[in-house]
Amino acid sequence: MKKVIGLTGGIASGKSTVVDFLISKGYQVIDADQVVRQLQLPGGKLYEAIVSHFGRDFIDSSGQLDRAKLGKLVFADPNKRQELSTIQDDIIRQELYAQRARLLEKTEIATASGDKKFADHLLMAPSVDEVFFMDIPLLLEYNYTGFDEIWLVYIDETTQLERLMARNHFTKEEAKQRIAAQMPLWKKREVADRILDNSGSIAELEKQVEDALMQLNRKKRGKSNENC
Ligand SMILES: CC(C)(COP(=O)(O)OP(=O)(O)OC[C@H]1O[C@@H](n2cnc3c(N)ncnc32)[C@H](O)[C@@H]1O)[C@@H](O)C(=O)NCCC(=O)NCCS
Ligand SMILES: Nc1ncnc2c1ncn2[C@@H]1O[C@H](COP(=O)(O)OP(=O)(O)OP(=O)(O)O)[C@@H](O)[C@H]1O
Repeated sequence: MKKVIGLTGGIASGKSTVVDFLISKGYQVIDADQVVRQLQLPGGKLYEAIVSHFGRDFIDSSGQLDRAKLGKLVFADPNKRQELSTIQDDIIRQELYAQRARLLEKTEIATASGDKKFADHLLMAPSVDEVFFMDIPLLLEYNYTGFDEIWLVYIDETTQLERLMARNHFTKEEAKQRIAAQMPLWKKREVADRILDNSGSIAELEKQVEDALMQLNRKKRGKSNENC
């Protein structure tokens, strides 16, 4: 039975950086942010629901959902954020679990080029058909279940603020609003099975991912919850 690892963290803590590394090694990753973006495209399940609730002001001149405008609205107002959540959450959850079920069913041996090379390099790392990852930023806030392990990409608050402001060109105020919309990382630490500390360099982060993969292969399948 394949293992499913839930990967989470805080905004700009480095989840995508970990995902890029895993993908470069041939591992499969379900990316919740990408799933949301897909469903928010014109014709997507979330698009119509959002436009009918929030209005056509949130469609840009090319007919796409104006995500930046919607983001500004919901991160400045917890009530609006709750409304968006009510509209979107079930649809997102269903799609993530459907994708998870498809990957669990897939039995063929993966042939990704990274597989053999990585397995040779790290003798104990699981092969790419033994494990896959689900990158879900709000995994703990929204009580997602069904993981053998939860890995947390952790970062200290000061570095998180700096990286978020630099990446998104946010003011300090905007960045703080987005961080405050999530469960604090110190709290997430208490429930995660493994902490990947990204306060240092990307090379240091990648080394921790390699170690986590090796540890994973040493463990027997544990507490996967099949009820999701
Ligand atoms: C509000 C939206 C339109 C803003 O889009 P924008 O392009 O500015 O941000 P993006 O989608 O790239 O998200 C960046 C990060 O913000 C954080 N984030 C997104 N939504 C939320 C939220 N409702 N509460 C707290 N943090 C959030 C996550 O860490 C995410 O990785 C969009 O984030 C959205 O629809 N969010 C709600 C859907 C959701 O729950 N996404 C997370 C998947 S579990
Ligand atoms: N160790 C590091 N050193 C310096 N910059 C980093 C490091 N890790 C990530 N970054 C940068 O920090 C920013 C946030 O990283 P990343 O996009 O991986 O975070 P994320 O958790 O996926 O964010 P989000 O929740 O918004 O999707 C990016 O600009 C990335 O290039």
